[in-house]
Amino acid sequence: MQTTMPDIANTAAALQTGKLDWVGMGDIELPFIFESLDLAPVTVNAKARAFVNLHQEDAKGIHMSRLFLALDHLSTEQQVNPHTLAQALDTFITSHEGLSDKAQIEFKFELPLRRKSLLSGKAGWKSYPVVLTSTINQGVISFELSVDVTYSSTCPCSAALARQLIQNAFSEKFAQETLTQSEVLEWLGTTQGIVATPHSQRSIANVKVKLDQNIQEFDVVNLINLLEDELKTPVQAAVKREDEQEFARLNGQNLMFCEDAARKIKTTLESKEFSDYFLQINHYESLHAHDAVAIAVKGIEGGYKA
Ligand SMILES: Nc1nc2c(ncn2[C@@H]2O[C@H](COP(=O)(O)OP(=O)(O)OP(=O)(O)O)[C@@H](O)[C@H]2O)c(=O)[nH]1
Repeated sequence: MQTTMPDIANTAAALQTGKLDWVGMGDIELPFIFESLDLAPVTVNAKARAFVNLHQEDAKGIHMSRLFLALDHLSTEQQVNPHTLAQALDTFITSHEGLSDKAQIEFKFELPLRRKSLLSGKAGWKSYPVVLTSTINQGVISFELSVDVTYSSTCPCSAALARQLIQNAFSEKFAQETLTQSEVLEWLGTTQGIVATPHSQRSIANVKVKLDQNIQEFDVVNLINLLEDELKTPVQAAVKREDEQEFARLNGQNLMFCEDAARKIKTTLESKEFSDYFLQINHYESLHAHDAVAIAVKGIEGGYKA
């Protein structure tokens, strides 16, 4: 009876030789405890991708189980922060001595955050899609953080056209009359008075930033806050009528095309001195069946491409 098991990855000849940029696994189910500044450690259900390069041209393959078990250790024995991710990447490399000198771990998950209502003092949960990518390349670690922020955008063109209709309706109705303040006040409170409303749409800002390689902590909450504060109209969790009215006011005072949203966020990211960034604004139009999209990058050599 054979007692030793064949070990194809170590002993078989490659069908064809050649270097490969990334080899590994995708869609790994991986719950873990995530640590980030201003956030109590939180369990998230991530989907992970784990890779090493294969730079030894005639090796049959990498050792998938070693990557999988290093991630499992991160999930069950540790909390995820820059330090433990660096350890996991180091394990990827040391367990593939002679085969690989690059490794990458990508986590995709939803981060639940408590969000306050605009005026009523209530709060509720809101989930933010996050992608955290950690890479080691010949001993140098880099981190990249991507978040999606959902907000409402009201079309400035539509708002101007609606105002014109309101003015036209007003001049038709009261052509010859001298009006009292209370008559105008009452008329403004009717559907005939505000005869048109501008369209607005649910919109998503996807922002990706390169983090300093020496960071001690991730800071997802403050990145999200930065973007929401700039956009002014993030979608809300708990909403009472006073919150809804305030949301309507904020929408009316922050009319924006996708270009406006993109320029606001670009200016904010520039002010924070990220070494690189990518942003994509998607306005899921209610006027059209297609979307309005704007993209910008920092524009550094070798950096993100638009
Ligand atoms: N390299 C590689 N492995 C694969 C692939 N698909 C499935 N596997 C399996 O991944 C399993 C784990 O591989 P290894 O990490 O080499 O497992 P092992 O030999 O038990 O572990 P070590 O003793 O640490 O080398 C093997 O059973 C492979 O068959 C693939 O496309 N490439």
